[in-house]
Amino acid sequence: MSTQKILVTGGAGYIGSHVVRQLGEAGYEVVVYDNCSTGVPSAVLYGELAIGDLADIESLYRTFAQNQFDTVLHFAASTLVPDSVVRPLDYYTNNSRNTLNLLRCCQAFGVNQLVFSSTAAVYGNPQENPVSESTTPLPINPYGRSKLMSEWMIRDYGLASGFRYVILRYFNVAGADPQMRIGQYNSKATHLIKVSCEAALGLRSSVSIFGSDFPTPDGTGIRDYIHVEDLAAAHIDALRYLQAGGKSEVLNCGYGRGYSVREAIAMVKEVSGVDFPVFEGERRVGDPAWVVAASERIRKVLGWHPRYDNLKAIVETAFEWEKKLCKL
Ligand SMILES: NC(=O)c1ccc[n+]([C@@H]2O[C@H](COP(=O)([O-])OP(=O)(O)OC[C@H]3O[C@@H](n4cnc5c(N)ncnc54)[C@H](O)[C@@H]3O)[C@@H](O)[C@H]2O)c1
Ligand SMILES: O=c1ccn([C@@H]2O[C@H](COP(=O)(O)OP(=O)(O)O[C@H]3O[C@H](CO)[C@@H](O)[C@H](O)[C@H]3O)[C@@H](O)[C@H]2O)c(=O)[nH]1
Repeated sequence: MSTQKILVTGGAGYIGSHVVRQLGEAGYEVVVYDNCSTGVPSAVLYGELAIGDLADIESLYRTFAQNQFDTVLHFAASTLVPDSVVRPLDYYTNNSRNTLNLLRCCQAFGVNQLVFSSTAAVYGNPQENPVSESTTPLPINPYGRSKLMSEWMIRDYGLASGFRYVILRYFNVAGADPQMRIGQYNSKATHLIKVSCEAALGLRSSVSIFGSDFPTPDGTGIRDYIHVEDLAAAHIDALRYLQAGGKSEVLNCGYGRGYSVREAIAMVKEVSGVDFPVFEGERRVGDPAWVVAASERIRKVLGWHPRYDNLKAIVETAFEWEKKLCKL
């Protein structure tokens, strides 16, 4: 058990709320700072929820002043690739500028440890898959660039001070708490597994495949889908690593194997037993063809042991959660 106080920005959101739950179960004291733009208060199962915006620097300072944080876990962000293509300046503001606000507070209050939610989108269209952390990032959409800018700020601040960090580059996160207490609430989320589950439940009429002419075996995009529970566990591992004095790291969070859009849709059909209509459409602007994680480093550095490395298990919890949401 630990009594250290952890600040979780974006802890009312999909991934943050799973991490907050695991932090609470591990005995950490948690303060969530969230504007609830896409997150929901009821998803925060442990600790205190401070409703506030990272853009509101005075409110953020107050939260730091009222608490003595040991470490910050920074999830709050705008997260959708296609949306970032349409609203790039909003992404640079919320993801890059607001991360700077947070780093300023860390500096002002002497908080010297951070776990940051980065993304596979920093790699763009990697020349080689699985893609390793030593690959030079080359993002191809504003979302990926806004996150890479945050990574650079974090690294530069770390180099100039005693600040240590773990940057976690998540691949495609899906699934829900196996006990169905929390999951992805945001009905505007456009993630493939979520929209496919919605189609299986009749909440949408069909699913479009965004491009079937990619240079991949079946022509559709390939992603490394990771269960949100395993990703949440990686944060607890990263936190313990920093608290034990570990040096700054950048780590991929994926399983190291990819599934195509067609394979992911087929799994939702198998799990749900529903043969919903699927149409082949145009490529979506900003989408890379193939992104799969090299995952050796996180296993070695953090001792991370995933428990749900199985597309069926991911889809089963995602589908159960969507069913539950229909009844809420
Ligand atoms: N879902 C994925 O597949 C995925 C993959 C890679 C990286 N990520 C990253 O993981 C993090 C969490 O993503 P998620 O899928 O849980 O998204 P989410 O939208 O569910 O969570 C984001 C949370 O941040 C809050 N928030 C947003 N802007 C804020 C602001 N200015 N001030 C305070 N709170 C704010 C939202 O209300 C929400 O609760 C993000 O940083 C995202 O970029 C997600
Ligand atoms: O209705 C849909 C939705 C998606 N896709 C395809 O499915 C794949 C996955 O797309 P999606 O689930 O929207 O995720 P990504 O665009 O890959 O982005 C997610 O995964 C990134 C990491 O790889 C994160 O950084 C982002 O925050 C997160 O939204 C892509 O090939 C899409 O083109 C479709 O064909 N039809």
